[in-house]
Amino acid sequence: MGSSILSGTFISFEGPDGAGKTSALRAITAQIMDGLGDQLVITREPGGNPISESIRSIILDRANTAMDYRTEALLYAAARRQHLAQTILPALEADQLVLCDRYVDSSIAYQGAGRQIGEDAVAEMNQFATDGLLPDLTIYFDVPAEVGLRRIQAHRQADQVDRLDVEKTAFHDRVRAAYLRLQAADPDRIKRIDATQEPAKVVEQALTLIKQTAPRYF
Ligand SMILES: Nc1ncnc2c1ncn2[C@@H]1O[C@H](COP(=O)(O)OP(=O)(O)OP(=O)(O)O)[C@@H](O)[C@H]1O
Ligand SMILES: Cc1cn([C@H]2C[C@H](O)[C@@H](COP(=O)(O)O)O2)c(=O)[nH]c1=O
Repeated sequence: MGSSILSGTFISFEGPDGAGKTSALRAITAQIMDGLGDQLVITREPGGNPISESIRSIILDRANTAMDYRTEALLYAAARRQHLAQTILPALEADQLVLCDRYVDSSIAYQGAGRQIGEDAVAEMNQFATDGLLPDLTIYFDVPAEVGLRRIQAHRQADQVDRLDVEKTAFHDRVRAAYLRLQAADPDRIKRIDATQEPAKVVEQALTLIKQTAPRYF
């Protein structure tokens, strides 16, 4: 990853659609932002900067039914590269705490397993995009696919449901199974939370993991 010193801490939030990552990230931000001030960087994938947000709009647009699965995987990786270069690396060099809604594990789970283009192939492509940079901690919000999808159907406006949300349950089952495999393969980095619990409990457990990984910010 070059010769720069990445003294900050990088934490990603992962899980199937509707697992509650974004809600938990919002609640955690509200609890810690006053104490951390500009040491805290909240960001998301795909997105986090204007170029990556433009790529996000293309990927998630429900009108793009013709998108090839490898094109989709390459676009996620391109958005990630730009996000890393423009947002994550500068923050880590500046000693900040980065909390990111999704990162490379999403591509392995969704494109590798969900789209069935191969978890190893997607991991390899992302090795190029990320130069091997992995989070210090990944919090995996685990819910059965049908629970997440039910939450989305219950709470989201029809125009907020994206191209991936509308995939069938079998797709989301493969995504969840891949996340569980990733967690089992790298339990030191990826910590699982039972995200079927009530929101306050999920938030408390996620915040505890963050404080254990990055105690110097608290
Ligand atoms: N622990 C929970 N129990 C019940 N409902 C929840 C819980 N956490 C979040 N929700 C609700 O589920 C819905 C999806 O939550 P959220 O948008 O945070 O999920 P997400 O993991 O970010 O999903 P996506 O990846 O699809 O954006 C929201 O309406 C939210 O209020
Ligand atoms: C980073 C990334 C994301 N996805 C999918 C997962 C979700 O369905 C959407 C992003 O929407 P969110 O509401 O912001 O979670 O994109 C993916 O398939 N591959 C990826 O690498």
